[in-house]
Amino acid sequence: MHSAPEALRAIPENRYAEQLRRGFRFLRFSQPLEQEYHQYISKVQARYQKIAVLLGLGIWMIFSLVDALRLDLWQRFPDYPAALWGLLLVRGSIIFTLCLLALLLLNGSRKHYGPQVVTVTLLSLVLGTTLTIIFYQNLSVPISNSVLLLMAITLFFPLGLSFRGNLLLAAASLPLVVAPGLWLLSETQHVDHLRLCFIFSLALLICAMGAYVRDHTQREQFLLLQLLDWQANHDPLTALHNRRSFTQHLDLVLRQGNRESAKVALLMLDIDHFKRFNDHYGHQAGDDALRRVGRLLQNFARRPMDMAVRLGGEEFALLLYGCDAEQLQTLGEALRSGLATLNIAHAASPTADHLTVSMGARLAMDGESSEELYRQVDDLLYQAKQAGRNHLTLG
Ligand SMILES: Nc1nc2c(ncn2[C@@H]2O[C@H](COP(=O)(O)OP(=O)(O)OP(=O)(O)O)[C@@H](O)[C@H]2O)c(=O)[nH]1
Repeated sequence: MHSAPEALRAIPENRYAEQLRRGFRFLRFSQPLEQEYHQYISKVQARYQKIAVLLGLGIWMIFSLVDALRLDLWQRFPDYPAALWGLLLVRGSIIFTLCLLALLLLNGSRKHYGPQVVTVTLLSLVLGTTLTIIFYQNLSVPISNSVLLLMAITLFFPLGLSFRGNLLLAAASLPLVVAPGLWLLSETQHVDHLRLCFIFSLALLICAMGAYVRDHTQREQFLLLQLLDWQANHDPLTALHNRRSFTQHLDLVLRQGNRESAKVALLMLDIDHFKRFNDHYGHQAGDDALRRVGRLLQNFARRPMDMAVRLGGEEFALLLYGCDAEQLQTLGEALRSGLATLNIAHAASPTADHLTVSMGARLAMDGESSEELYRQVDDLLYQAKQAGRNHLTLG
């Protein structure tokens, strides 16, 4: 059984494998992989954002109700001390803010404000929780400070922010905890408050370490998933798409071509006398030749809907979108001369002194099925072989 690095070495030029090999201890991939990861992770985590904001609102409302019962609000109305008015103002403003944020998030038709809403929600909750603790202390009603530690954990929840975003959020939350206490509490209470701030900072540090490990694991999982997907759809020797990927793509391209009245061309090619090449130069040289032919083919599949494929063995295909008959013929010739330029010696070939290919190619008819097109082009390829090899037969 292979070790992980050994298994990675066996995978050809691939940005996911490359990133896994290089590592990412600063939690950053090279571009455009970093952007791809952000799209993936925000899609995964976006669904939790609405739940999180609604949950925050719900919990805050429950605590507000507990206040009303604990502090006997109905009986004492309206003779409230200043600290109680302050507490009510905080409870009310946070409920109002969270309702606005929830509406912004639930209104899915506009721009996606998820990360911004999560940031403002969490900062409001940190400030609200700190002020609540302070007002309770000024009212001389006991309250557990540990709710602030719960906030430290919540700041690092996976809610669509990057690890750096979480760190910035934690840094921004610190002054929101320290400043109100120094401003609103008496000097005798400052020491206790600073002790609470210190424990809050430690909790943030521990949570940040946990979040780093989580983000690292999540990134690794992303790379492995993409790698798995890549391997399921590509040929490991040439890094071209494989037959499975081709079959799916051919159907899609034909449907798209019909819808947009665009021509679709399929070209299939088979290396001539490849068995003799292997027998003469060895299997390793055969593999190298297949790779070089693969790279050449890939150069001809430039547009997003085009595809270069290794169908299996020494058989390849090119699928081209928006390509007319004249372009197809030019492309076949360009492929043949490209191969001649590569000049891969084939001393055992009765056809030429270098490696050559036989090709069959044709444009898809309107409404033609992928199976029919494939069968027709395969026949053309057979005809090219019969015509003496190193030949292009157009249908
Ligand atoms: N090196 C190498 N050889 C391969 C690979 N896959 C298939 N082959 C070889 O490709 C050769 C194909 O042989 P044939 O199907 O007889 O075709 P051919 O010798 O090219 O003859 P024509 O197509 O009729 O010109 C076989 O010898 C296979 O072993 C591969 O991944 N690497």
